[in-house]
Amino acid sequence: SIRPSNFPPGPRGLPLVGYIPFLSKLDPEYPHLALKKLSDHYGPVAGFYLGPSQPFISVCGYRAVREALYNEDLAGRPSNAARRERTFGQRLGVIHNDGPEWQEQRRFALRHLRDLGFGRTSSEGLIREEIEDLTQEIRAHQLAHGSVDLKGLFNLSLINILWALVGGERFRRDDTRLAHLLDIVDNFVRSADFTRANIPVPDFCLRYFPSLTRKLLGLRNDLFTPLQDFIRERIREHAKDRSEDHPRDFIDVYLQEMSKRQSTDSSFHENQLIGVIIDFFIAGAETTSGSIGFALLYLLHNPDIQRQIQTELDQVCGDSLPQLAHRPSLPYTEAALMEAQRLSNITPLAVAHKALRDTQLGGYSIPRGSIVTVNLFTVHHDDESFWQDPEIFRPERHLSPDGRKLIKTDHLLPFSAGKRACLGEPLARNTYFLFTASLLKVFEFHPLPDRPLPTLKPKNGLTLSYDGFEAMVTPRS
Ligand code: HEM
Repeated sequence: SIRPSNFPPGPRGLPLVGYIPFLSKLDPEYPHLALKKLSDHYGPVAGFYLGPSQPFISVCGYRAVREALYNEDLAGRPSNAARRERTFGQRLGVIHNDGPEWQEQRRFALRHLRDLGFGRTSSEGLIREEIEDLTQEIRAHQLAHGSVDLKGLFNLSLINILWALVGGERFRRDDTRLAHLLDIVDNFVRSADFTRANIPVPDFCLRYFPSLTRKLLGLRNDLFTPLQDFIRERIREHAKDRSEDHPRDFIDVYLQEMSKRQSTDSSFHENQLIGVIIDFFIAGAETTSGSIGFALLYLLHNPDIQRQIQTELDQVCGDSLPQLAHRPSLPYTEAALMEAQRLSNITPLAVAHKALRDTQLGGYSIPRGSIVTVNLFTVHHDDESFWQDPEIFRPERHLSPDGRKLIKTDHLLPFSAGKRACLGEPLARNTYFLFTASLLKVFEFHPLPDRPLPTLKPKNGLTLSYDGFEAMVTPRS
């Protein structure tokens, strides 16, 4: 490959198919650790070529990551045939889109989700109902089995919250339609992993060698269609019984916008809506439920910290369950939740960015079209300067010396930052707080006696997830 002058340092060109073995040689399991190793060798901004023409830039560490996130030239998203396959072969939705269409869809989604109570106290009731259901479920499990398997339990609640905002309907926990929806979203998310999702496969491969390409990319078309069909059916139902003056949910406001803009070049159409909703599910369910699961897992490993949170919750909330209004008075709980996010790194490489035009980063030239990964893990594990003993779970590091004030810092970026920052952050933060704090108020979580503690080692995928684990869950009086 011909490197342009001043291209970031890095290994020489890799054939497309050489990319996976190359990364696995650096770290057999985790792409974010492989790319960190690359940076340990070449510096915070490292670059290489995939095949003859695809530049790939790995960005590590607080300074370089921040510079990348606030450089608007790097706010694009790579697109490839594989990604588009999820949305009818077209580039649709929010996560993997860019340009004016992305801007329009992102803005619309942000504004209307906010109006629908997303991230506000008005969605608190909805979240609370899910928590009440979940605590009953946990009690029942504990009674029936003497322990609780904390896997998949939260996912169902999160899907239900997202669906209530999008489709206006809250399913009962035992509703088979909810189980079905959970199943297809789950399969969908698990069908991809970060390394393979970023192989820039040329379109002709998918056209001429469909089965080989799908196999290489781990693409499972059979997993996309049920989700698309489920959403399309609900949209058609909404279209039949919606009222122009009283939109009930996100689908209704979107349909309203579609009828307002009936020109052929409008970016608002049914397939686009399906793409946007698929994005909410992909981006919102496993990430939030994984955060709750990891927090409980870390507290299982750190019983003293669990107790200290419970003491604070008792003092501040008395007999009631934690509410959003309590948050400012619960610095220790908040700090512990932040610490769990710092250590668990659900999205260690965020979502891949793309250079929209030739630009500069860390003093190097980044060619237009480069795939750029921001390594959030290295921001959270920066052992030299900011976080000391980064592998230790210590909520106090997020607190003022007297323990009364939360220290907010942009060295903690679980939701990323800049133009591409997580669109669901307000909802995610509220849900993460309300679920975890409520569960800790109601229950004590203990490891199973005579068994090794469940592993903290994450499972690789599109996000890092926890392996299900069992705990003894006893009600607190
Ligand atoms: C604890 C839970 C969550 C975490 C840790 C998380 C984290 C992230 C991160 C790191 C990104 C990529 C930012 C970048 O590329 O620089 C992202 C993007 C996104 N997230 Fe979240 N997220 C969470 C929950 C949610 C929820 C509940 C939603 C609900 C709708 C959501 C919707 C999105 C969307 C649509 C994007 C793409 C934004 C864009 O490309 O413009 N996320 N999230």
